[in-house]
Parts: sequence; C-alpha cells; structure tokens
Amino acid sequence: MGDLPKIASHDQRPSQHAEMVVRTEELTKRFDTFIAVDHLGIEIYRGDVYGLLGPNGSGKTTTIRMLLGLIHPTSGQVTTLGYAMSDEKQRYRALQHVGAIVEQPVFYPFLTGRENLRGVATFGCMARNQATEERIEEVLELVDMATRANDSYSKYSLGMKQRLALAATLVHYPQLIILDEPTNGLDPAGVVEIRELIGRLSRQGITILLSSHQLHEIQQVCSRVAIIKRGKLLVQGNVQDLLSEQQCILLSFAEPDLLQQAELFLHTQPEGEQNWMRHARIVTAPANTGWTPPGGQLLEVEATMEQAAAVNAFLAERGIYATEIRRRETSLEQYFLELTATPLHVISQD
Ligand SMILES: Nc1ncnc2c1ncn2[C@@H]1O[C@H](COP(=O)(O)OP(=O)(O)OP(=O)(O)O)[C@@H](O)[C@H]1O
Repeated sequence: MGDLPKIASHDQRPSQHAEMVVRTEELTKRFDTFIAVDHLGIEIYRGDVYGLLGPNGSGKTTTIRMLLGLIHPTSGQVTTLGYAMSDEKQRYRALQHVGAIVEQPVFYPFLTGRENLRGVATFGCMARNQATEERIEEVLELVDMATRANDSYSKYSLGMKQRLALAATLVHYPQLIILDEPTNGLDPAGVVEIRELIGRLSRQGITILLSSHQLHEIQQVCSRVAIIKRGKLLVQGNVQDLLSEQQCILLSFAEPDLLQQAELFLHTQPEGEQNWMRHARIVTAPANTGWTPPGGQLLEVEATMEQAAAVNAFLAERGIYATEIRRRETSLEQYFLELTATPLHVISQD
C-alpha cells in the first residue's frame, strides 16, 4: 500500500464540560452481508452545527435513520440527550426533544402553510390553545414564512416547502434537529436561505446535525464535521482545526530546473523534525489566481506561513531562491476530496 496521508482526530470540543447531545459507539448496520455503517463513533455537543459528510452511499442516511430510531442498529449504541435509543421508553423520551427532516415531509397540498403546522402540532399532541397558536406564529416568523402562511402549500416553491418543513420540526421546541440533505434540489438563493436559517436556529441554542453534499455550504455553516466513507469514520473534528492542519505553502522559482532541485533537496535531507523537510511536491499552479509561474508549476510544501521563512532559508543556504511564496488556502471541499479519494484506513480516535 502506498504512503497514506497522516489523518488524526482533532476534536477540539466546545468546552471541557460541554454536554454531549448525541453519541454513537461502535454503531453498525448490516443489510444482509453488506455493511452500510461500520463501527461508527461520533460525538455531537450542545451548540454544535455538526456536518455528516461522505460520498454517495457512504452511510449518512442509514446513520441518521438509526439516530432517530427509524431502523435498528445491527450492533452498537446510540445515546441521544442522555437516553439510550435501544430502549423503547427512553427512545420515546429522547424523540420528544428532536425534530427531523429525513425524507420529503408530507404536507396537505390543499391546506395553507399555517393549517399544515396546526396539523403537525396536533399530531405532536400539543394542546389546541393560544400557546400553540403563538408557537406556530413564532416558527413561521423564524423561517420567514409568516407573510405566505395563508397561501396553500401547493403554491410554494421548493425553498418555501423546505422552510415550512423546518418550521414543522421546530413547533415542539426541539433541542436537537436532524436534517438529511436540507439543501438538496434548492437553487443557490434557496441554499443561502437555508444556511442563514440554520445559523439563526443555532444562535437560538438548538443543536443541529445535517448531512450534505454542498461542502462549500457546510464549511460556512458547520462548527464540526465527521467525514465517513463506506460506513467508516475517516475523521471528526472542528472545521477550522481540520483545515489549518492542511495548511501548505506554495513557492515559485525563476526556472523549472530550480523547482526540481528544491524538491530534491527537501526530499534527500535526513529525516528532520520539521514536517516540511519530508512533505514537498511539485504541483500545477492553482487556476484563477493570476499566478503564472514558469512552466505553470509550483513547489508545495507542508508548512504554515510562519514556517515559510525557515523553508526559504533552508533553500537559500543551498543556493536556491524562491521568487514568491504564498499560502495555499484549503477548502473543506478540497480536504474532503483528498480524504475520500485515498485508500480507506481507520484513524485513531481520541
Ligand atoms: N434498506 C436497505 N437495504 C439494502 N441496502 C441498503 C438499504 N438502505 C441503504 N442501503 C445501502 O447502504 C449504503 C448506504 O446508503 P445510505 O443511503 O445510508 O448512503 P448515503 O451516504 O446517505 O448516500 P447518498 O448521499 O447517496 O444519499 C448504500 O450502498 C445503500 O444502497
């Protein structure tokens, strides 16, 4: 097997005493001989906006369905808000504090948005009283649907339908909401609306778990993420920490020959304490940056901008001078693609 990238768990928890809202331990789901979720251990803390990411078929929906008790795990545990989901009574108690959108929610097309929410409140055993009416108005305001609440559901756009579905999850004051691909099928404006709404809900103290393919959106809205592949956890951690761990610098040289020499010097050094001594490679200059080095190539060195001076000095001592050094910005999307394209291996979890 080739050199695997070093992957670690950088799980900077919100605080030492942060309350665990969801914990899965060795969570596994088999469909006949196929393992859809494989010994998954994730931890979601109060206040997290937690992104569950993975390629198609990696087990996100299956995990979410187990978290909600819609399907039973083959083995392993789910604890939600301190309740063991394997116990029927405890599961019932937990779910009273959870709102979720897993499949396209079913609303009556001929009723208005407000009437549909009244139905949701009734199914949720809320009393038909002034307090419930006030709560319905409150959630309609929260999802920015108050002005359209008297229109029939059949007239809503996809984005409005999704916001009404979110309103429905909020009616009974959940502590945790779970959203499977909440921006699926939405146009860019709809995606932004949902992102803003998730931010608003988070500021109200609601813990949010969402799965998504929209990695750009996830990066903007999530505080922590788990990346899974073939049902296994690849990495879990704070988004900023994961990305800063991926920091690299890019160096350009006046001639392509110097690029080769610089790479060779960094590679042939005896193993040093500095990571950048070992992790250097020639890469194509990133597009759309206006940076056009000779031969279109750059040297990428695994180092922070603070270590750039040391890299520069190291090369200068050997008579090689970089013409320019820049930081390579890593996006969650890039990180995700690099991680999920690598051979699968299990990380050590903290
Ligand atoms: N009821 C089932 N019976 C058999 N296989 C299933 C069942 N449900 C899911 N699977 C399989 O388990 C794997 C994980 O599916 P899952 O829907 O959890 O993935 P996902 O990450 O949510 O994918 P996507 O991003 O495409 O929605 C897939 O290979 C799927 O075909």
